[in-house]
Amino acid sequence: MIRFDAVSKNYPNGTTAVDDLSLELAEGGITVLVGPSGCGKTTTLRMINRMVEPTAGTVSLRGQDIREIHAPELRRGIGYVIQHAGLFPHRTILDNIATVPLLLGWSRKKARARAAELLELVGLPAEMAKRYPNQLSGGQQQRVGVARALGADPPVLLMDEPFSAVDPIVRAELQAEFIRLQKELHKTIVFVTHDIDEAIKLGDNIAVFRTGGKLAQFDTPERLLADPADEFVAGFVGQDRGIRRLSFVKAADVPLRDGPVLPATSPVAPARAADEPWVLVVDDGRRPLGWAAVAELPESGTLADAPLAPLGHTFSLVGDSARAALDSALLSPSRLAVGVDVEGAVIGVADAYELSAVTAAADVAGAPAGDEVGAEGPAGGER
Ligand SMILES: Nc1ncnc2c1ncn2[C@@H]1O[C@H](COP(=O)(O)OP(=O)(O)OP(=O)(O)O)[C@@H](O)[C@H]1O
Repeated sequence: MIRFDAVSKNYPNGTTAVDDLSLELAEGGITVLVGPSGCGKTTTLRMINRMVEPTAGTVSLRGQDIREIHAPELRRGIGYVIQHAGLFPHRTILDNIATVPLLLGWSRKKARARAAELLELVGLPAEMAKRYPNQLSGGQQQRVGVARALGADPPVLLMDEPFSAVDPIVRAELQAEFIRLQKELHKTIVFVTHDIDEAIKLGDNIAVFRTGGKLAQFDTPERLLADPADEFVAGFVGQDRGIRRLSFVKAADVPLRDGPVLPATSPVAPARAADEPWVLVVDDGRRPLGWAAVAELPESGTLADAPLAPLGHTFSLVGDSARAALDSALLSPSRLAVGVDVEGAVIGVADAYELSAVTAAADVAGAPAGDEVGAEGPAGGER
């Protein structure tokens, strides 16, 4: 939908900000531009709304060369969000959000009604409408910035490091909110960040730039982690990409084995006979109660008499990722992850080594193992 064909931007001082970029950005998806400082991300973004004009090549929107579209008209269909929100300090929050609708000639009443709707959409309480920007926290201001960019319901949204100026906790909240919003709105979003974690969390596709304005790789997050194009990209995505890849594998694809799982009503003898250091004790509904260390089992009686070590946490076969499963294994006293169904009943167990087999399986298949899992759930938060 947005297309760059052999686009370059050279400045008169000799800087090449963007070098021969060809890229197609999917409609209705989030494309993240990521890379080190000065690699041309912002320049690329601004060439989409003609704040910067290319020196060579063509940028087109839905098949039309954007040079043929009058800049103000082009920008009406393109929301723009920047770091620090860039709100008007002397206008109320409601009037800030109503800015674009008013510019478009909407009546004040209609523009304000729309602004009130948007305030709610980005998760801010209605009473904030009358405040001024300096009476809001950085994270709240950033939400207002997003609401303002959505004012005229533009199909395209450009976002330049929108969450960089807030602390990590607020940032994670804004990211989760942004994923929720996009599920509702399906905008075509181009998002600039220098943070690869943010890129992997938010992007449907990621363009990694290297210094000199060159595109190093354009791929899905899964492919970027599984198969970085070169050493620069591998270094940029980080040493722990193997673990991060598990976020894209569904827990349902994890190979589990049955045992050692026994009900609390079981005598201790079968637990000893299992030839395992730990036995998972479950209730009548196969819900896990805790781990019994076989070396510490009583001489006789049932497993209900055995001291139990806490479970750590289980992972769900529905909705969790293999990364949640790995976490469950690493935090378990037995080093075994416990997979449960929607009722919380145990389906099976696996150790970290067995879990790692799922990425090997994905490599053999030559493709990622599925859609990103649990973007809003526990797995998504771990990336
Ligand atoms: N008006 C200008 N004149 C000369 N050089 C410029 C101009 N604007 C940007 N540049 C240079 O172009 C290169 C790319 O800049 P750009 O802002 O696109 O990088 P970026 O990847 O967004 O960086 P950052 O992450 O630091 O914001 C940089 O080397 C920058 O110094």
